[in-house]
Amino acid sequence: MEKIRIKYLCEDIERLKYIDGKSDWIDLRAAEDVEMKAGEFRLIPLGIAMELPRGYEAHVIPRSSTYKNFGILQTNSMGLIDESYCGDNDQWYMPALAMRDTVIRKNDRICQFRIMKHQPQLEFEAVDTLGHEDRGGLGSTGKQ
Ligand SMILES: O=c1ccn([C@H]2C[C@H](O)[C@@H](COP(=O)(O)OP(=O)(O)OP(=O)(O)O)O2)c(=O)[nH]1
Repeated sequence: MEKIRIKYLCEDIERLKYIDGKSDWIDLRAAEDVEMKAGEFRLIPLGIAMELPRGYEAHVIPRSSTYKNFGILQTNSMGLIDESYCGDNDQWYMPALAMRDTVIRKNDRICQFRIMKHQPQLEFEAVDTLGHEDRGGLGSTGKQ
């Protein structure tokens, strides 16, 4: 079991819950009421700051139902929360683009996260040839 120290920046949003057995992604909630017009962009506050376990980062994605329920797209596709993003005011946000006029209420579950181990340190070595056959580009295996 890993322990995560969390600071709630909004008193009246529900506390994070790890629900064993269903999915290990943890839902995140809007920390305020947000009204958006079609085409509008907002950073929606999630009301939390965290100290991630050492050697981990967090990935934030929309819930599968987010678009159906709220008509918003997460503009960075997947949010990356760095381990160094751990100050008391390092609030997590969901960058969102409204595709229709919409209202998101405080406490609505709009996205979800999990933690992931950092990848190993990388070093890049330039070569003249990689020494492998070309696989072929995007879609080269056809449609069916
Ligand atoms: O969806 C997101 C993505 C990022 N962050 C926070 C945590 C992350 O650690 C910080 C910076 O993110 P990132 O490095 O991906 O953004 P950047 O555009 O490269 O900004 P920076 O110059 O701060 O690195 O912003 C969020 O709250 N939500």
